Amino acid sequence: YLDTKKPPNFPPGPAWLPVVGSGMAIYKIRKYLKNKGSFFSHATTEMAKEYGPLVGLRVGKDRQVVCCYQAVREMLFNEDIDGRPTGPFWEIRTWGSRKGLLVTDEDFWAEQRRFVLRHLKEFGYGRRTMSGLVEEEALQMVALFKQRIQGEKKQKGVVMEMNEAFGIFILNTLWTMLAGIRYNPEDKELKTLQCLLDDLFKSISMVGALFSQFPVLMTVAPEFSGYRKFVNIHQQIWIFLNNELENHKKTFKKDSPRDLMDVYLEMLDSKDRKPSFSETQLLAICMDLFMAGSETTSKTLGFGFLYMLLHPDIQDKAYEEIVRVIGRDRLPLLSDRPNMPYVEAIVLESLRMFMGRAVAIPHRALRDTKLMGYTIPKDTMVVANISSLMMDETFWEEPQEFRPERFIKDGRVSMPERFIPFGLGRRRCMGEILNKYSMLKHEALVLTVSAVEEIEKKIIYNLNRTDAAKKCQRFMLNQVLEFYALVYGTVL
Ligand code: HEM
Repeated sequence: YLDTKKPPNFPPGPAWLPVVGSGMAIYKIRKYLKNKGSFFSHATTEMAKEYGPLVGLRVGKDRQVVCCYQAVREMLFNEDIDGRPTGPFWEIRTWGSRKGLLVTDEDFWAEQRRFVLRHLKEFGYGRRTMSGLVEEEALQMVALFKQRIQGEKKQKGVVMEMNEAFGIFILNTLWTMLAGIRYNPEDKELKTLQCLLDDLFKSISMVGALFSQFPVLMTVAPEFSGYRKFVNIHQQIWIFLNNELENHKKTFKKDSPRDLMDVYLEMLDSKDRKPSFSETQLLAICMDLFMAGSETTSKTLGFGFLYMLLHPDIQDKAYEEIVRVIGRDRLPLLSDRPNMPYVEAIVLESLRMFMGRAVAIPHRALRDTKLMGYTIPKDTMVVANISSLMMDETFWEEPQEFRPERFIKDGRVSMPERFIPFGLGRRRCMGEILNKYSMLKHEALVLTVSAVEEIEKKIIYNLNRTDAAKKCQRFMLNQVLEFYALVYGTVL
């Protein structure tokens, strides 16, 4: 009975039933939206049409407020809502206490985030030197592509899975600064780890998992609720990262840090060491950057290539711009960026498509606060539905269509204020700068491969475009579906 009572002046939303809360209402909307895309973000955007930009929900033990449209900005700038949720889902990953950057909050998080960003910059993050790192990785990627193309030349064509083509190279850019490590794209251990991560994202969602909303399932149904898998995968990632840390400790020299891991180890050794610093926290930082950095960027690029496959005219325009600005004799440089608005617009449109299917990492109200006149009690989970902004029909013309031109005004790139794929405010994405550098570069480079090689004008050399496009579309949509696992569907 108490579970069905809404707090006073709580944002409107469907009724809260005993045990399942609003789960049934969400399930019904998702079923109704099935053909239009039934992600959690779509279902709550649909609810916002009925209840207004703030939708109040309960799922299992979680009291949630989903912010849509104009409420997203207000929420992200409200520092009272800068916390991260508490509970098993956010703690099991670091064996019982909240650690890392993604899921910590208040002074602990502020101190750690400041330290990581400051020292990553020392090793090139966000600086000119990072362009060199990205360039190096992109070249390695092109070399691998060429090798595959040449290996298959005798056959009719090459089919490449674009969404997994970038993972290791993107990770390497970050990992060079973090731990001075570059992985070989054929590295078996890393490949296994990426498969595990993929598997993990299939079974959880950013807003939780079955076992976190109904904690009793951890004991009575650990397999069914996904709890066992969650623990196992985190354990394996932890062991992998711990091995890297042990290697580092063996070669670490005080006063001559090679990367962020060394600087952190130096801090652990220092007499000024603050209580928030620990070896577990260092491993948790690595895990967060590893997770946050791998899936997001690869999937965004995957979307870009999927849509270019479906729209050869967009490929043609990109190709024309690349040949005009870069030519056929060299590879792109970051300094080419201002002269390549169309390729940049493709990246932005890919980001819009990706975040148009996603919810961001949930926040938590650190204290009782107000949002758009409603009361948000302390400890409520508050979710920014960025998708509602990315797919807003009242703002974007035909938002479901892939149209890079929407980001170009008078021949220049123009980003509307509501385009916030990396969030806003104090908790905005830490990878934003890296993403902007590497996605543009990787996209331009992949597009340039065809120019340099003069093999074929199109990026994807498939002879049967329609079949490949359909296969690719199905594959990508499945990936995203799985990535943001249908928790509410699973609940019921
Ligand atoms: C296409 C690529 C990416 C997108 C669209 C993206 C988007 C986001 C969003 C929406 C948030 C949540 C903001 C909030 O809670 O209000 C976030 C947080 C975060 N992102 Fe990214 N991200 C991307 C790639 C990356 C990469 C490559 C890194 C690695 C450096 C990264 C590191 C992080 C971290 C550490 C946070 C947590 C920040 C905090 O809680 O203080 N992200 N990202």
